[in-house]
Amino acid sequence: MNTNSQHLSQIFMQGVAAVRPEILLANTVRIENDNLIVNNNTFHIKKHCYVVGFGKAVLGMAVQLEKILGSALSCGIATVPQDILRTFATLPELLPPPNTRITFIEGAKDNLPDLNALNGAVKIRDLITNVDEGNILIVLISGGGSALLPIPKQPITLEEKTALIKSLSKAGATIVELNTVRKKLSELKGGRLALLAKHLTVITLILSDVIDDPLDYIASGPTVPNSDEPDAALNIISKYQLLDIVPDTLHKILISDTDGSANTNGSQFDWVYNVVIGNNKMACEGAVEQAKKLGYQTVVLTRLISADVGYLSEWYGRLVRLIITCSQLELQELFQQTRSNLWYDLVNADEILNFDMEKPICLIGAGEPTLVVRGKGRGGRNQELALRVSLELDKMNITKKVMFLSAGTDGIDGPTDVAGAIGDWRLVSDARSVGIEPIEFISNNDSYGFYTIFKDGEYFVKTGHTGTNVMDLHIITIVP
Ligand SMILES: Nc1ncnc2c1ncn2[C@@H]1O[C@H](COP(=O)(O)OP(=O)(O)OP(=O)(O)O)[C@@H](O)[C@H]1O
Ligand SMILES: O=C(O)[C@H](O)CO
Repeated sequence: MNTNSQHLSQIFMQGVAAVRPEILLANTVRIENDNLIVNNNTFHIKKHCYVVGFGKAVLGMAVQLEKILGSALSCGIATVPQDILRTFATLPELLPPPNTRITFIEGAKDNLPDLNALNGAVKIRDLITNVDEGNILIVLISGGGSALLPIPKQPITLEEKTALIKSLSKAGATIVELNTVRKKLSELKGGRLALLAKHLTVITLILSDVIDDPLDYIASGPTVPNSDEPDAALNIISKYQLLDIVPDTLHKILISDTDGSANTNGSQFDWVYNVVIGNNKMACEGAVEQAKKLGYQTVVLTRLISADVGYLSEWYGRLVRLIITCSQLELQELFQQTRSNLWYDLVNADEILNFDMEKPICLIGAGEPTLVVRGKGRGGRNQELALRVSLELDKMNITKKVMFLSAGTDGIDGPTDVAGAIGDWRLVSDARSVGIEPIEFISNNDSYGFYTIFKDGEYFVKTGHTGTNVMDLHIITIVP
């Protein structure tokens, strides 16, 4: 690995380090005398604290919280991904102590709800209803929480609900659309968990894996008032032409105006304090800090990336071309257009134009692009983006060293064992010189296959499971 790719990996790893769950918890929560302090809010502990949690990063959050609460913690239940305890055997800081008071229930293999997750969700519901008034309930939430908290409304079965969500996902529904449907069909999502805990003080600590941190959609917002229109879920299913596969029982619930028990009607929950403890803004800040340490002039482009991977690779290619050719007006125009059509937080082009082009530059983007898989190959959206950006760079006759890293902060890109991959200005010509044609791999969505044979996998970003998740990071470096 050359120095430039080492730099990219170091910048990425520092981004991930900035959102490690145990650090975020320690920065947010502390105990002082009989008080629980969350950020600057003080909650008097009259009796005890109870903990429930669900999500891919909840293990590390819960372990740290137990350390912080000490004897103030009575007990807790958390649903965490299948096999996570075995996977993190090498990360002792994320593992519970032998005498833990929190029961960890593994489930939702491949991010799909299953009986284990359902049993865990039922235990969480029972714990909440059995805790006496005057206690504090701390709810830990991170991405993947929806699949780990499945209690379908009666008489919907878990299989029926899962089949519908799977079909919507395959048809290209966004996470906001999926979670709108989940909220309509669930006993705990869409604020209903909070309604069950009305007799308690509820503090929800959230690690966001949804673009722009909409609290009511992260893990389907179990402690956030639900302001969806009653027919929102039905309209989404109809948009994807899936009404035909919906069983009658489920259809009845979809068309109901209220669910009879817990239509939250946008009302405020004054017994609940929801707080985002980590998001991709923090990961960007960690990455910026490292890039600056390594001597790069650095800027965060946007943290709201949501475009299709094909479109995005062309956008990044155009961006690099305009920077390298110092095309001031075109760059300003591109940024203005993109800000109004796509990512409202896109940085001002002048920040980049003010850089000294004779010195190294680092640009950081964050979010979660989309990709419709049509080929039969293996890959992930990060690996495919890195390869597609390399193809864009190949089209320009560049003399500067341009490198691009794309990787998921959870360490896993799609159904593969890597976090993502690196691309660069000469990757395509290097590949072609040894008889490998990148376009063939892209056509078959086989980016993993490409990176496996190209330079023996040297351009993979391999981290293993990181124990956190704030979507993807993209890092571009331009070195004169
Ligand atoms: N062959 C492939 N090539 C490129 N991308 C793929 C391929 N197969 C699956 N994907 C992508 O992988 C993603 C699905 O993987 P997964 O369920 O791990 O989701 P994720 O978004 O990475 O997870 P999370 O949101 O929890 O971080 C989708 O974005 C899908 O488009
Ligand atoms: O669990 C979920 O709903 C997704 O990861 C978004 O938070």
